Amino acid sequence: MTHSAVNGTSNSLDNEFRFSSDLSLENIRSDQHKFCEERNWLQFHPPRNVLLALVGEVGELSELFQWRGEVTRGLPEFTSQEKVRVGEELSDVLIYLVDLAEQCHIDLPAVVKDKMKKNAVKYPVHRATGRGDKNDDPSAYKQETSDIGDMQREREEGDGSE
Ligand SMILES: Nc1ccn([C@H]2C[C@H](O)[C@@H](COP(=O)(O)OP(=O)(O)OP(=O)(O)O)O2)c(=O)n1
Repeated sequence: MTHSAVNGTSNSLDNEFRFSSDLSLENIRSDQHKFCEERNWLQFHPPRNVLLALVGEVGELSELFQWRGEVTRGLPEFTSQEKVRVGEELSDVLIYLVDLAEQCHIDLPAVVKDKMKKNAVKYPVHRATGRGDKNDDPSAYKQETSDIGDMQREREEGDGSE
């Protein structure tokens, strides 16, 4: 697909965007754990509290987008200050998400990898291309090995890694 069905922007432009750092989820987990430990705040971070904090930050992120109508990829409609706020709220969401995973003893990087493999099986390229609807057909899960192979091949062709 060369153009987004939603706002008409070119996907090839999206492909130029990269993160500048390879900060790992484990880095975030250990730094956040230390941040709480140093303040004797672990007592305030059982799973339910952290989940509510996460939802609160998702709300703060949503406030930045509300009543604007659809916005363009890269947020050219936002002022630089508003874009800084988006980055800060995204950070709060990620920090609390990682914290929640720790509080639940969920190995987040491992389950994310696994979930992305399942997504590729559920939405195989040959069936899902150009379709934005949810796949509620469980039989799609039965094609596991060939579709995971497809995804890995595509990734290797895309950036030469793995
Ligand atoms: N009990 C707390 C309080 C804060 N934080 C950390 C994680 C978040 O990244 C950030 C959240 O801080 P605030 O609650 O002050 O929220 P904001 O930074 O969004 O400020 P504001 O709500 O004023 O916009 O600080 C935390 O881990 N545990």
